[in-house]
Amino acid sequence: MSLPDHAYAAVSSSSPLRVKICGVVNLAAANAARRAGADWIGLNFSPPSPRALDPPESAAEIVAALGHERVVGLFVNRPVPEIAAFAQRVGLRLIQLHGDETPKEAQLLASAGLQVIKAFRIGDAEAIAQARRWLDQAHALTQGQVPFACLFDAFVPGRFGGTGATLAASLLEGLRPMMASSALRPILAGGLTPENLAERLELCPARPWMVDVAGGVESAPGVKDPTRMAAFVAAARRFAASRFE
Ligand SMILES: O=C(O)c1ccccc1NCC(=O)[C@H](O)[C@H](O)COP(=O)(O)O
Repeated sequence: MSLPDHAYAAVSSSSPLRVKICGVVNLAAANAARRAGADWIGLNFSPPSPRALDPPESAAEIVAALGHERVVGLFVNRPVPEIAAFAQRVGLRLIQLHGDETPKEAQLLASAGLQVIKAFRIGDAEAIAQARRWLDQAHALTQGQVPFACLFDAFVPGRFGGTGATLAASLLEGLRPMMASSALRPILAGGLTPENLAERLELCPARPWMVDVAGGVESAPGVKDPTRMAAFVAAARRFAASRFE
């Protein structure tokens, strides 16, 4: 089974390049990310990460302050009922699955009223083929409704994300059909910084719908730097203005 035709529509060149700042650890950092111009902020609920929200329930005040349309809750291999109940409790609507979750699990979360972003860690051509299969299955289960967006991150053995590693140019090329799909809402992640963003985007075979950063806008692991966040958003806006508008 292949992706539905509409999934391969060309990315519109008139919409802006959105920015997600991931791994914000408190309300002050969330507000700083918003002031810097981030479209989405990510809250990490994967405790081994230095970016995990502590306590997790503090998500409620961040969602209330920023609005559920701007806040993404990130989970790694948590049971569906746990994610759904937690999201309901703190008001989250956008969920990022950053582990080995199945299309069926994504479908169940969507049935619970959540918008699912699926992250794929891409280390080789087989990982690209697996991502395609995952998307085909999810689309077949949900008539193309799930996932809401998909995120392409680097693969580092033994780690799930926030690694600072970048995707090799050859792998970006292999992602071309998915990166060129507006319906998939492709998000580019992995080792992005204010300094390298334009260069990384130049290597992309098509413009992503959004760019995502965690470590590249920090002064230390888990500590977001307002100046670096603003510089990252400015770099994204500059690139979009010069290339796409
Ligand atoms: O950021 C983390 O520490 C993390 C830990 C476990 C799973 C996912 C994690 N982050 C997910 C993200 O969306 C990051 O923004 C993405 O991996 C890119 O991170 P970075 O290379 O540091 O920009």
